[in-house]
Amino acid sequence: MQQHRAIKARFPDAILLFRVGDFYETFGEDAIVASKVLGITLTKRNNGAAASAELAGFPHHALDTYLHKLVKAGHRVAVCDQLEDPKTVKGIVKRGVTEMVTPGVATNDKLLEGGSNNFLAGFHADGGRVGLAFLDISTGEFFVTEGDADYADRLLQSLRPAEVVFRKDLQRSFKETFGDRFYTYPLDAWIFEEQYARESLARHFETRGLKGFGIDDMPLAIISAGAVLHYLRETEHPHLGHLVSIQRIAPDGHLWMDKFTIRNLELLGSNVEGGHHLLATLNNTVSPMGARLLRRWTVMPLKDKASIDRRLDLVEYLVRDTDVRKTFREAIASCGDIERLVSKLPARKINPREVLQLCAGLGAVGRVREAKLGAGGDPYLAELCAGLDPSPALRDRITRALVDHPSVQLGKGPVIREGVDAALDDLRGIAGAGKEYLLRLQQQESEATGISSLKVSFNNVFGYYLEVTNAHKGKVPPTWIRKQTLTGAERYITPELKEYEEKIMGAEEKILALETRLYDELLEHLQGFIAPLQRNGHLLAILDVLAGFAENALRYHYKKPEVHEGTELDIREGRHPVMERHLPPGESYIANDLLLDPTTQQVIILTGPNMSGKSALLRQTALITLMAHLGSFVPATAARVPLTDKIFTRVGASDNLSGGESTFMVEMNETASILNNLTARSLVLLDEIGRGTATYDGISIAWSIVEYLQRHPGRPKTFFATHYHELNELEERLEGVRNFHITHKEVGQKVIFLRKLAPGGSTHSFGIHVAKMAGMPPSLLERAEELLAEMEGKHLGTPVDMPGRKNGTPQLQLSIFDAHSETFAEIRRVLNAVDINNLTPVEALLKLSEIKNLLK
Ligand SMILES: Nc1ncnc2c1ncn2[C@@H]1O[C@H](COP(=O)(O)OP(=O)(O)OP(=O)(O)O)[C@@H](O)[C@H]1O
Repeated sequence: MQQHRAIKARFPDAILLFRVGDFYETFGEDAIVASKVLGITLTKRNNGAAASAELAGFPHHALDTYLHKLVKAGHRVAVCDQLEDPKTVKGIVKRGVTEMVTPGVATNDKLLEGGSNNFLAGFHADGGRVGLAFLDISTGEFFVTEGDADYADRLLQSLRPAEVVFRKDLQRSFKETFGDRFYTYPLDAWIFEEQYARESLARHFETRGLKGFGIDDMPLAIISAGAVLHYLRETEHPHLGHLVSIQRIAPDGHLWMDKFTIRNLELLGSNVEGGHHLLATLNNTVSPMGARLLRRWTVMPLKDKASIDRRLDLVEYLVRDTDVRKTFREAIASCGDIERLVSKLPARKINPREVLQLCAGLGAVGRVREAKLGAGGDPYLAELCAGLDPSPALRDRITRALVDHPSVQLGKGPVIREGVDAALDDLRGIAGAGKEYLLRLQQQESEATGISSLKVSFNNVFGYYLEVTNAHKGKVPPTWIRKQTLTGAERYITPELKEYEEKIMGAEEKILALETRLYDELLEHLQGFIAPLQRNGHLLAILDVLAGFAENALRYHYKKPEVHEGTELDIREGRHPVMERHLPPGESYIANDLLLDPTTQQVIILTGPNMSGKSALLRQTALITLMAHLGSFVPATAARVPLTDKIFTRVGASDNLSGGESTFMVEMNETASILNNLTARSLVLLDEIGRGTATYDGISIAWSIVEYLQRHPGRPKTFFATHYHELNELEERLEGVRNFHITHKEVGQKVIFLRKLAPGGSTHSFGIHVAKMAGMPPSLLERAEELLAEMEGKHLGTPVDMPGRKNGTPQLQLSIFDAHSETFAEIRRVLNAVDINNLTPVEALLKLSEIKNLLK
């Protein structure tokens, strides 16, 4: 208990799993938590004079399962092992923490998801700038970047680190800026010294400085990366040979989407629901490496034409060349998770079967590299294939060393192949012969004594023994020594049996020692191949994603988009990639053409009944643009997509927003961030902005937003879906603003959605119709119809007094500006009649009083 106390004192905020013999035990507070989380029994232990302590434990072989549960439940866990062999030590064995497991530094397969990275993030902020580092210890990927808080927020939201570490005093501001959905751990201030970070990174990568990684000018990113490395050491992760490089994420290197857009477009889905989202729709990868890469690509689309075209051309090639595509997919599927397997090498936590899996991976790499490319080939594909390294020598070394089907654990079956080591083969001969001898001995003794049921067996207490059932007890010769009495049988040993036992056991012990040594040598040899193996994994991941894109293109009739340097977005027969796959049976998705360009059609005002498909059309426009920037074909018959630097979407008054602000405030904040960040290459999608407040307010805001966008020097392409038909007025007033609506047909009382986009605005909303579909009480619906008719009647033909309106055309809809129109008309009449040049101050006061009276 003293030893436990001393170790626990070093890891006060972790649950300490304390190895005692075959068990991991927890004591005191830890035991209370562990028993709750793990559902194991809580007992009390009274060690003589020592005070009683709570105790809960589980067998050591169940560590993986229980560790997983504790970490998933949000606990930090310190695994404390016996560092000496209890057999060779007198007194208390030395113990120490061999691994600290937290959500961000998990390496255990049970804690990881194949399809997503498990990032540990380092965060640092100074003077309005923020540095971030993302490290996945289970794959060896290490990224750093620097930017402002908005940028950091977006990255945190899209890469979703499992844990974030930062300087203690930044805890509050981190929570305030980024919310409290992250698992965080504060560290001491001294760890965030730039010099310390530079030194520890340079020492780790064995370089003189950080220039080679292109991150030398990013002090905050360096500090964050240094903190991440420090945290790994602090949590007992000394084996980091697989972190061979650090990559810079260029802040302006990707198509920018704010976090609202990532959420609104349902790119990744939420962790909880799963559900339908773009990533799931695009993911046709056959390996976890590919799935992880696609996830990163999805939140970081390219914005440089050459790189996009490279991917698109390769996808096109793979669409054409079915043989190569099939070969790739089969080979990559057989690889397993190369990146995660390689990451187990430095700590030598890789088991013999996994080493064979790596070897099979090399075979697959060879098949991909050797695939016969069709006519013309593809330059990018040739480049990727040239980078693959099938390392035939390494493959050969592994196949020569390991048996075809090794056991997972050494000592539980053969691992090293026959012929590798003569001494090992001899020992196996002895052990094998010994076992055969025992069988013969059983037969001989059985014949000599006439005990037909005689059996030679083994247990851990007294080794090999002869077992005789009670019926034959009398026939046992006096030379046999009785060792144990059971209810139905007796167990004996003989000198001869013990002699052979020694030979067998001795041989088996030596076999284990030899196999362990040979296996270690193999692992040592493998350490030299970490970088090329990782590179293979990464290149196969790229091919996996692109071959998946090609497969999607064929299966779902996607077409190659033309990504161009101009500004015109022209989509022919576009579809919503996610929705079209989840329609009710019998329904098919209605495709639509769409054109946006800065001169003739910069802003589209889209109206249409509820449920007609406005949001779907808006989102599909964004998704098609985004997919093109990923290098994927798109759900359309043709698409000319301009290089886009930012996609903004904002959905009015959406729910599930938290943070204490009113939803309208959130909506306005988000819209403001859009309006302040626009360029000529931005695509703006606004869905019912302004609906979160009183109608007049809402329309006024929506109206002025459109004006602002139209006057913006960049003339950003904008698609604005709204129920405010008043906005249709803008078409007449502002150049480049066009009205469209989504068509429907009324048949009797019913509305049939045709879902085709057509020029011109629409006049009413069908809200009541939707309410009816939703099952509102009939009396309520009747009353709503009545009110609607009344209101429409009242305003029918009322001239609308819009600012700057050219003529007072009659308007069918209730308008904001006509509320007090009669009074205002009168006031205007009075004012127009005044001749200011000939007005005395007293007359002016009287006029003012007259006007005031009009308002009463
Ligand atoms: N082009 C289409 N083809 C087939 N079904 C469609 C299409 N567009 C939309 N839908 C279906 O109609 C439903 C409603 O679409 P959407 O949410 O886009 O309507 P909306 O006009 O934005 O409605 P509201 O104004 O009430 O928000 C979708 O969930 C989808 O099932």
